[in-house]
Amino acid sequence: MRGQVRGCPSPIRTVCPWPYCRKRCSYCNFNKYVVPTVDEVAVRACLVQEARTLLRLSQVQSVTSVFFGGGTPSLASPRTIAAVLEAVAGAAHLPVGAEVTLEANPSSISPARLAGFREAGINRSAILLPLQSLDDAELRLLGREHTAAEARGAVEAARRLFPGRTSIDLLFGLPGQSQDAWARGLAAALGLCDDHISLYQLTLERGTALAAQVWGGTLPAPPQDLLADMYQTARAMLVAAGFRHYEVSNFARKGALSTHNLSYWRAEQYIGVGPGAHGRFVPRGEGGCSREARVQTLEPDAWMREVRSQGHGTRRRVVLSPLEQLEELLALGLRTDEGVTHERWGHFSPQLSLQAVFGEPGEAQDLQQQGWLLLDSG
Ligand SMILES: C[S@@+](CC[C@H](N)C(=O)[O-])C[C@H]1O[C@@H](n2cnc3c(N)ncnc32)[C@H](O)[C@@H]1O
Ligand code: SF4
Repeated sequence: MRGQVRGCPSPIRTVCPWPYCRKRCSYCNFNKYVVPTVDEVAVRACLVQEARTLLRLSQVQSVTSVFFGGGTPSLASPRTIAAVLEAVAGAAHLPVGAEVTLEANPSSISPARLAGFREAGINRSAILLPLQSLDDAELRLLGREHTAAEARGAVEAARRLFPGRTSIDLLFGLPGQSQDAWARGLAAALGLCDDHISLYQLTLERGTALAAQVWGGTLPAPPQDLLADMYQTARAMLVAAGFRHYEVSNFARKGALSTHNLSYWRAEQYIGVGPGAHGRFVPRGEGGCSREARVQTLEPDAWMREVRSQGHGTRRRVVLSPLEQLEELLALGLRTDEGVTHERWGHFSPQLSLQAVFGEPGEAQDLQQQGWLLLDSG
């Protein structure tokens, strides 16, 4: 692939994981730690320091969204959330309308804590509630700490405080789950939800208790055809309820799309602050001129030592080649209903157009003839 490839211009997004959980869910292999106590003052100071350092390195003027993800950021105190937001707003412009999202586990939010998070700055934002299911037996299988009734209460409380800005996560394809049970669960969730739903097929992750049970034969593996039917059923039910299927796993109505997540799929720049966070940006503050993939140190204590000694805990940084950047742009953009626009492609590949790459005879044109790929003026 020839042609010069550039990183996207600013603004930038910020993602900030809180790596601690109270308990391990049986299906999850995220970077998370279950520890007796967390020195929150120390973690907070390091998050603030790293956010300042990385924003300085990126040299962007404006931050358009902030996402506090998991582990379980709703276990952090509102003070920590406020401190990170202040650090971001001190280092770059954080507009009043910026999307500021907190992923909140239903077992660690009371209406009072939710109000505290709103006070801290989550007020212009979204609350994301991983319910997974509204069935107590399914929640037990997943090792979730909360019951279905607690999940319902959490959504109702979040909707009162963040009307139109509350999203729920649902999981399908659980071992033993039937098509009927899934459709009933989804109908119940539709009666409860706000205007955004993320729908994830359960991935059996190596090293998790659930995967061991399925692979060991104690629990049934869901058949592929059933999984496909569940997805199609969900898509039909959500579209009938007025949702736009705007990304493979995401549905929104009344325009309540997650602009933060859209920025990943559009291959925009983002910095990752905190243990295990991922980022993609051009480190202009260090004289960089190419987009880099960066990953912060996974283990929280090691990460804190690095932040204290060098201002950030970046463990791995890789300059993305022009081809890698275009591959990411395509793989992510084709997850969305807007696809990859000519304009966006042009940011990364000013000399070689989409038409030049996909309009020629070959595999891509075969896919267009079979109806799998569409190349149009948009
Ligand atoms: C890591 S959780 C963070 C939120 C919070 N810790 C909680 O679980 O309530 C974020 C989302 O990742 C998804 N997730 C985690 N492990 C998954 C898996 N093995 N398969 C599919 N989705 C998964 C879940 O749907 C969850 O809603
Ligand atoms: S699903 Fe959420 S609460 Fe459960 S272990 Fe993973 S990050 Fe922690």
